Amino acid sequence: MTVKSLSVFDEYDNDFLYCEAIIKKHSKNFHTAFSQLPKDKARAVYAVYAFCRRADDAVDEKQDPLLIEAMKKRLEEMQKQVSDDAIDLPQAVKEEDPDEAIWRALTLSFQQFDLQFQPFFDLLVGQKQDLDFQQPTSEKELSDYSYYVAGSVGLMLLPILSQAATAIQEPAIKLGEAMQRTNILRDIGEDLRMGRIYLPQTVLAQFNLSREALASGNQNQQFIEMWEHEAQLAETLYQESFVMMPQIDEDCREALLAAALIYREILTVIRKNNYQVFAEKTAVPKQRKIQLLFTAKKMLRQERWEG
Ligand SMILES: CC(C)=CCC/C(C)=C/CC/C(C)=C/COP(=O)(O)OP(=O)(O)O
Repeated sequence: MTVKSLSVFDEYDNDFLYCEAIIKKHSKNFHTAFSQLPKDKARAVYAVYAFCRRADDAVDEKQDPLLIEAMKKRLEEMQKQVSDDAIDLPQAVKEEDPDEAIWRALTLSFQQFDLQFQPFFDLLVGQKQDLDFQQPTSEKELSDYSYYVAGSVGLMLLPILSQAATAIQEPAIKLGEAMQRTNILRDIGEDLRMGRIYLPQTVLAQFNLSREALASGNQNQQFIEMWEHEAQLAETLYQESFVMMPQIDEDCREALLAAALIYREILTVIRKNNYQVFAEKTAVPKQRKIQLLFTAKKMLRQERWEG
């Protein structure tokens, strides 16, 4: 009989399940991909996702700067606790805020995987910037913003996915930026309804698109050209990020590559739907996500990243 050794995380299984339910509800894309990781690595990714989701909710749903401040304070306390090595995880009690589960799962993940605090603080800076929304003037401004809200997530996750995390920070940031740019190109309509345009002013001007033209929700030739220009920038970033693959731990490569392929596929689906980004949110069909898990496996077998 083989006895399966218990991990430190097993004792807090319910907390990680709470985080998993959050990623499952909000991002089928990332859950499909990261659930392929070895169990504890997947659990740590879920904890990081749940933290990011709450920061995002504080801005998008609640529009409350105090919530971001409270998260910052909580992180500072955790930083002290983790560096003192004096972890005293509060036990579950009936009346507690269910989100306490996120903080417990995150604290354990910090310890177990040597996560870095800076990118977590950076994400809060990015979310705060979003509360005081300004359309980026240039591509540079959009890239900078993308670092804070998504490149930072790449840096958060790297220590879970790689023993060589410090050597591959640049491509990890690029993958985050590629995903953020994809997200922006998918959500143009939804963002407009909230009065937001994330596409840089210089890019709209370059393609002769006024804010009003965009708001009219018409996918005319200028719009398609602008969208393609931006999509190709994102696709180049995906491609450039793949150089990190050999330095991702072997047992994480498939999940990470699948995450990139699935998220990049959003762009392909939008093209197939005639650039319909105004009326509804484009989703990659479940069956296609499963196919992409196989594509990732195949690419890795052939050590081919250009797919
Ligand atoms: C090295 C590495 C791991 C890099 C990648 C980092 C990463 C996962 C960045 C997140 C980027 C992003 C736009 C998320 C949207 O999440 P969402 O919750 O809106 O997802 P959805 O679009 O699927 O709903």
